[in-house]
Amino acid sequence: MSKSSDPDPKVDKVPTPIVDESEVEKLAEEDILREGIFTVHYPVCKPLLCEVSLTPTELIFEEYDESGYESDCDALQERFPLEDIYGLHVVERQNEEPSLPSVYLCIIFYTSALESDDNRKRASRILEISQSKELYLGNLEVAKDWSLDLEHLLKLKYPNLHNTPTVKSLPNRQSIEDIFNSLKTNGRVSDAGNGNTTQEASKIDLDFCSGTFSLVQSILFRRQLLVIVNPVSGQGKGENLYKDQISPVFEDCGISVNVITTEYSGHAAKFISAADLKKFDGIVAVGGDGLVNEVVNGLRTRSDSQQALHLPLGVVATGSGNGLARSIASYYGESQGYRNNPVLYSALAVARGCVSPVNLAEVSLDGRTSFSFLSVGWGLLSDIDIESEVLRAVGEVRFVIWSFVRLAKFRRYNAELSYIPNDASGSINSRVIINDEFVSVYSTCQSHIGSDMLFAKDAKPFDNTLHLTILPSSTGRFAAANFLFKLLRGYGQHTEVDPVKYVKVKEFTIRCKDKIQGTLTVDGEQVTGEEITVKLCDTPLYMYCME
Ligand SMILES: Nc1ncnc2c1ncn2[C@@H]1O[C@H](COP(=O)(O)OP(=O)(O)OP(=O)(O)O)[C@@H](O)[C@H]1O
Repeated sequence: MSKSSDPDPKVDKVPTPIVDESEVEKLAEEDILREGIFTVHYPVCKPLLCEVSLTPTELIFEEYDESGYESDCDALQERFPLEDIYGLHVVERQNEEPSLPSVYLCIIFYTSALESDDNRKRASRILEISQSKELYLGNLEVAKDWSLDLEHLLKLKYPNLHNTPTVKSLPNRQSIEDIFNSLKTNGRVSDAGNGNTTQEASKIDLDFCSGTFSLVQSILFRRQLLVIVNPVSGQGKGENLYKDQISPVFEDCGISVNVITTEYSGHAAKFISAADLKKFDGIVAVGGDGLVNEVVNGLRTRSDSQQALHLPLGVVATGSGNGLARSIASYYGESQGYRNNPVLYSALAVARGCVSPVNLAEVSLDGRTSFSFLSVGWGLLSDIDIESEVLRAVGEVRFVIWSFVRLAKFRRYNAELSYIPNDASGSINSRVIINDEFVSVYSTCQSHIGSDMLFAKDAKPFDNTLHLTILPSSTGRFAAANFLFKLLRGYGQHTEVDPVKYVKVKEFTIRCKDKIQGTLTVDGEQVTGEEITVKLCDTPLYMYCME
C-alpha cells in the first residue's frame, strides 16, 4: 500500500461487517475488507498515525503521512498473519476532559512476523479509535465492527474453536484489572523480547496507561479454565513457569482461570474426581504426562464421568516427560514451534482453543482399571525410563546414559503376550498368542512418548490404534542397541530393526511368568502387577490444540 496523496483519509467511513462465508471465499488474499486511519500505540516506541488494513489473511499497519508528502524514507509497514492474533480487547479510558471515555482496540499477537527467526514473540498494537463524529458510542461501534470482522475471519479459519460465543454487543464492563494493567508489567511489553528494550517499553506504556482504563469486552478467546499446576514437574520449575510464562499468555488472551497447585502426588486426581466442573470450559494440566494421567483418571472416577470426559483438556509442557503435548504439536504440523519453545507453544495451543479427539485406552492391571492416553510398557524401555530417574537432574539425556547401563546388564523376561491385530475381525480366533521370553514390549496410542522421542511415526490423533512394538527373545544386545539408538535419534526408524516386530492392535495382554519381573509402566509412571490388559476406548479424549 503506498502513501496516499488524497488528503481525505476517509476516517468516518465504517464499512459493513463481513457477513457471509461464501463472500470471504471469493476474495483474493490482498483484497481490503476494512481500513481506517488510527493512532497506533506501541509498547516500544511513540504512537504513530497508521493506516490499518484488514485482508482475508493479514492485518497490515502502515505509517500514514497526513500531508500526503511522499518521503524517500521507507514508511513503517508491518504485516501480521491473522492466525497470530491471540488477544482482542475493546478498552475504554475515562478522560478528565472531555468527560466521554476514549475507545481503544487492543490486539495482541504471538508472532514470528517481526523477526528473522521462527520464534514467536509477543507484540501488541493498540488502536486509538477516534473516528466517529458521535464520539463515544460511534467509536465503540467502530471497535465492535473491527472486532466482529477479525473474530469472523478467525472463526472461518478455525472451525474447531471451542465455546466462543460471537460478540453481538459490547455492553459489559469488566473490572479494571485488565489488559492495560498487564501491559504495565515489566518484561511483558517488549516486542523484541530482549532485556534491552524492556525498560523503555515499560516507561512508555506507563505514560500511555495513565488514566483510568476499563475493559469493555475481550473477544474470541474468553474462556473459564480450571488450571492444575504441578510445582515439582520438570526439575521443580512448574510453578514459576506458570507464573512467569503461562499465566501472562492466558491473561493476554482474555482467559479466566481458577488455579490449583498440587501439594502431593495424587492430589490432582483426588481434586478432579470431586470438583464442581460445571462452570469450566476446559481443564489444563501444567506439568508432564504424569499430571495429565492424574487428571484423566480423576475424571474417570466421577459419577458424571461420561459427561466430564467431554470437557476439553489442555496440557502445557512443563514436565520432563511431555509425550502428549509433543504428539499434539506433531499432529498439527507444529513440531518446529514446539521445539523452539514447548511452554509457549503449548500455552498458545490452549489459548487458541481448537479441540481435537485423541486416542484413549483402558488398562486393567490385576483387575484394577485405569485410563492411559500415552503408553504402556514392560521390560527394557520401561526399565530405562524408571531406573534413570536417579539422573533426573540431567534432563532427557538420562535415557541415553541409562541405555548403556541396561545394555551392559542385558535381560530377557518370560511372559505370555497376546494381542488382537487392528485389521482383524475381532473374533477370538484372530487373537495372536506368544509364549516366550521378551526383551521389551511397548505400546503407545500417540506418536511421541517424550519431547524428542517419536515412537509411532504414522500415528494420528484418533486413529483407534495401539502401536505395539515387540523385542522378542531373538533380540541380542547389538540389535537392542541399534533399536535404542534409532529411537533416540527420533526419526521413527527403530521399528525397522531386525528382529523388532511392530504391529497395530486393538488390545493386548501381558501375563508375566518370571520371578524377576521387568518394570511395568503406564504413561511413564511405574505400576506393579502380574497381568495387564490394554484396550482402546470407543470414546476419545478431547484436547486443546492449534487448529
Ligand atoms: N505437589 C506434588 N508433590 C509431589 N509429587 C507430585 C506433586 N504433584 C504431582 N506430583 C506427581 O509428580 C509426578 C510427575 O509429574 P509430571 O508428569 O507432572 O512431571 P514430570 O516432570 O514430567 O515427571 P515425570 O518425568 O516423572 O513424568 C506425577 O506422578 C504426579 O502424581
